[in-house]
Amino acid sequence: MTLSPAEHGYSGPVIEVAGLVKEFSNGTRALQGVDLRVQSGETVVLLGANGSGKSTLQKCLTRLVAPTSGTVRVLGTEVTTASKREITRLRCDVGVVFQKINLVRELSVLTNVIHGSLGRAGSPRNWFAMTARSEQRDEAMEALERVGLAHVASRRAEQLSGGQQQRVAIARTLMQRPKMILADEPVAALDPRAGRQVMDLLWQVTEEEGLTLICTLHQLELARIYGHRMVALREGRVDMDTYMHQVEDEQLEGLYTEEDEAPHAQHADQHEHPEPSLTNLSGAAR
Ligand SMILES: Nc1ncnc2c1ncn2[C@@H]1O[C@H](COP(=O)(O)OP(=O)(O)OP(=O)(O)O)[C@@H](O)[C@H]1O
Repeated sequence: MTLSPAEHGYSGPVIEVAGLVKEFSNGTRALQGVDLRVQSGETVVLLGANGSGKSTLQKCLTRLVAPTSGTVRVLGTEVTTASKREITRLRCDVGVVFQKINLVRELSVLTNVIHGSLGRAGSPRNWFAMTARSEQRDEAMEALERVGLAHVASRRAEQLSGGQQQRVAIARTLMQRPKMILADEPVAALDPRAGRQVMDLLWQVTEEEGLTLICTLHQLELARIYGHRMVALREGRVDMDTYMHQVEDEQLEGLYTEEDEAPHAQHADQHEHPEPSLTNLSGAAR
């Protein structure tokens, strides 16, 4: 099932970033004028060398990092000017999956997954009332079934492998009932097989739920398989923004070379990609 932007409760692109600059207090300009528009249901892989600004860009989308200038609009919320309450609401709609898997190690897998509903409860008091209800547990078990881990629901999180823990983190994100998922190097700490399993799962749940996925990856072979569109950053600027199947291997590898050594880059403002739509998502990975 794929929800249209209108069904999500907003219209237009799910992400609209214009002229985004982030300068940290130590003077580092991590983002130097980023423009980005993402349509509902797109799978965008963010690429670029270490320090090119990928994490900072993702964090600006929910104001975990406050932009210095420019505008950021996500799921209909003007992130740069939103109140704290609006930001809290936005963060409930945006699931995040990080390289560092922050499960509560001593708690059961099931309890960790139930924690995913904390944001939508509105307050800890409501949440405790919700968790007492059996529907909450049933929903968490369903989420665990979707990630293939219902059989370890009662185990402590610390007893699982890294790949299994990342799948539990995805189940926890599903409990949030997100409209979008931001994944920052979700498989960086996993072996190739576990990494593929986690990426398969992320791809599958975003496809089934009609979610938008923005995923940072360093593994180019995975980017090729799972990315429908790629956005590459270089020194805080968008260096390429194109459909993955239109990118040559040489161009991908060039993202990790010095600027003057790189093959001709496709700049977002020179590149005309067709307005992404759900019908043209089927050609590439999804
Ligand atoms: N809190 C901070 N304070 C100062 N500088 C920062 C901060 N966070 C990031 N930076 C700097 O901003 C630049 C972009 O960092 P960012 O983490 O966004 O890059 P990245 O592309 O995600 O890198 P990586 O692939 O290594 O994760 C880097 O020069 C980094 O050192």
